[in-house]
Amino acid sequence: LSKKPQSGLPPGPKGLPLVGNLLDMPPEKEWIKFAEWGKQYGGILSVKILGRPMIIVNSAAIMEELDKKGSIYSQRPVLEMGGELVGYAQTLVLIAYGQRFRTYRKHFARYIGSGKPVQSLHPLVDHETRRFLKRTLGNYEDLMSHLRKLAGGVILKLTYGYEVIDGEDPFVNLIEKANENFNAATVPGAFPVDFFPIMKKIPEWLPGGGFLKTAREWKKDTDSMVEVPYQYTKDQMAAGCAAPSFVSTSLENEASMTPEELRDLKLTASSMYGDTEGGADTTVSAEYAFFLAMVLHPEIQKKAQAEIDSVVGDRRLPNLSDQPHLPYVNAIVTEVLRWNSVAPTGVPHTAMEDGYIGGYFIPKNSLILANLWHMLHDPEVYPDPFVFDPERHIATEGKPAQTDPRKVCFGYGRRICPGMYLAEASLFSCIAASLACFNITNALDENGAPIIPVHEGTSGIISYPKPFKCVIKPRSERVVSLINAELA
Ligand code: HEM
Repeated sequence: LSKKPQSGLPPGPKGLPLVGNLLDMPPEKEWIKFAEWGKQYGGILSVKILGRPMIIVNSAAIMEELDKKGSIYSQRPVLEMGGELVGYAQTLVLIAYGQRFRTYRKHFARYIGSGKPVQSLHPLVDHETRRFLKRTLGNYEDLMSHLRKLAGGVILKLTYGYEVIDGEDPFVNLIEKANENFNAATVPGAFPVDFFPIMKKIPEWLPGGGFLKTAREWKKDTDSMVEVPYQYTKDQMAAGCAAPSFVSTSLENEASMTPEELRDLKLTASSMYGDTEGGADTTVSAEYAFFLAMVLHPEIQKKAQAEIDSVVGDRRLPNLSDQPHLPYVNAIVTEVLRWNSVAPTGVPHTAMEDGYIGGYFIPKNSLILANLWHMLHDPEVYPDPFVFDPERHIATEGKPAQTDPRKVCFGYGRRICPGMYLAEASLFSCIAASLACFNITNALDENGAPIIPVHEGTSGIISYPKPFKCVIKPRSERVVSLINAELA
């Protein structure tokens, strides 16, 4: 880092004329290839894709430097398909750095930021967790859909005052459809229009123009995701029965708001609930990974249950006010954030002007990708990085805790995840209450032998543990009555 500025780009694999390193880019799980390149070229390296430099950062120290120079490195790339055509350029995750970006971020900070805002949401989060416990008691085999409903339930309640229903929920389905489109629309290289924006102008019926029809259909889903829940809150307000929420409280002074302010409010709300990087998918991935870790490590599960039993007792379930008193459960939360990379390469940033990082020249408009997956699995920082071990986050005599993964897993600079405090609260609430109520064990195969799941992430901007089977049973009759009593 102390290197004298050099005139050249960071080192990297040599590419071909014109296409550059396009053919070197792996079709999936690019973070593994990026880490391999890192071994060869160092913590910051560069490739070129069709003439545009792409800077790959494998080192947490370099990411810190980007963080400090946040005013230069907080722009997002223009994504023609996912951003402009499908409409995500209007939501926070892809909106251009500038005044509207700042407005959205202020709304997030005011409603779900650190300290008082997020604390005031703790009862709501704990309540939704209890609804999750009850659904899981009824049918643990649908764990993934219960987790989706939990995350969606928290976000919809706090953003729009909407209470998810049992069974198919129309609003949760809306987010899922829109997020599916976003994921498909942003697969690197999937849509040539991202490299050749001029293609936007070709007629839809010409060969090669089919993507425009797809974009038009997906845009309808984005619009529904933005409009339908917002209209729901407005209707509730008109009928005088709106539950307090981000939208309803913000609209209290609707009469004095400009059309632009109203538009930005609506789009901020949809960013809380619908951004792929937002509340729904990310939290689900982390919570699903927690259940996987518990199947793999019964000893960790028992230790955490013993802590909860001794601190909380058996007259109530743990809630967010217990968080300061449950250090081992907190260490599990921290280890989940490290072990399971929710966003392995974060979300790309771009350089707004020429500059120097790590001593190398970074030209304006370079794409910057931070390999968060590698930083969270760097054996120099986390010995035996693929082992799930909460103890690494607990300092003991003569052995400090290992680096807090929160410094990495939420990204960096002015784009750092604005939902991190809510994510943390949701994770703790779900993990502590699930440990208090359930024994999470292996499923058995047809011969009665335990199935040992493996932890492997899916590809994509958001990575999930691949589906696995497990058995989730209540620890006692008492917890069943506690769940029912606390929901009554
Ligand atoms: C375990 C849970 C979560 C993880 C690991 C996570 C991680 C991330 C990461 C890595 C980024 C990219 C930051 C960057 O560009 O450098 C991000 C952005 C974002 N996150 Fe999260 N996130 C989580 C939960 C949430 C929640 C609960 C919300 C909302 C309620 C949320 C809303 C957002 C939004 C809107 C952005 C885009 C911010 C911007 O572009 O300015 N996230 N998140």
